[in-house]
Amino acid sequence: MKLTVDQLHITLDRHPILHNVALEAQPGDIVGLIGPNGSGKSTLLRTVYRSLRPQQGVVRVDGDDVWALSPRSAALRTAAVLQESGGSPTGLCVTEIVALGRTPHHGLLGRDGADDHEAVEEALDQCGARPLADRDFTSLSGGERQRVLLARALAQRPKLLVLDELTNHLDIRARFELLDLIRSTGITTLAVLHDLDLAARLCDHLVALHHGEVVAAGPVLDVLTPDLLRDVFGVTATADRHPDGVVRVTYGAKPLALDLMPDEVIS
Ligand SMILES: Nc1ncnc2c1ncn2[C@@H]1O[C@H](COP(=O)(O)OP(=O)(O)OP(=O)(O)O)[C@@H](O)[C@H]1O
Repeated sequence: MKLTVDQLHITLDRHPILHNVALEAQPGDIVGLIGPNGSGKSTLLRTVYRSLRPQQGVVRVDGDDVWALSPRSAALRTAAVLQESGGSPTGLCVTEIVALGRTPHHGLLGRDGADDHEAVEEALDQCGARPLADRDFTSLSGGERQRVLLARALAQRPKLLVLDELTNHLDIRARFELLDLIRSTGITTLAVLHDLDLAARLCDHLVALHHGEVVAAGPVLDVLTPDLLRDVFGVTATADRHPDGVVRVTYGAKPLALDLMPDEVIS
């Protein structure tokens, strides 16, 4: 499944948020969206999972404008795991939450079939959520919830996965496990990640947003240059591929002093 975003403009409450944003993910690609707080990453994701209709521009999934699809057709293609909003459903156990991922697959009768059961069981196992299956979702820790919400997204059997800071609550081993799992699914993925080491580890390509514009896009090491890390993130840093094949970012001891930072970082 190919994702294309083209000439996207978003204005919210008369504030321009995204300007002329374009990106592409080829089938099976994992594209990381990076950028400082407020640079527009979540806003861009919202246009992709159909929560925010762009005023200009288009989001295409396998050539179809997602905003021209029915909500059900769009949900059959795209699953999102978002930052916790605090609005967790109450009174549902983990298996029931994961089963919600099957909703777009149900016909008018809305009955669970063998396919639904199999998809839920597989997703619980894939995400290591089996021991939690009977627990009340609201009783789970932050990291456990993240696993379950990823399981719900995988149970949906989507063609495109949209992830907003999936790894926030996860311990370091769980981060690696879930990132490896996402990679192993082969699902085209657009992921917001603040941790640049994790972004480098997971993604084939990165897209850097700054003040609502794409300022760099391409293979990980082409994007994570010392200039970009300074100008966009306000840090002295270098990114290198180590002999084990992993890209790591080495940061200077302190953030750049305010008087050394480019104006656009401070503003
Ligand atoms: N309704 C709104 N009206 C005005 N500005 C808004 C509105 N919603 C969001 N914004 C602004 O849009 C900008 C981009 O927000 P967004 O959540 O997309 O950033 P982000 O890159 O995901 O940030 P973070 O890394 O902090 O999660 C922010 O400056 C935010 O304050």
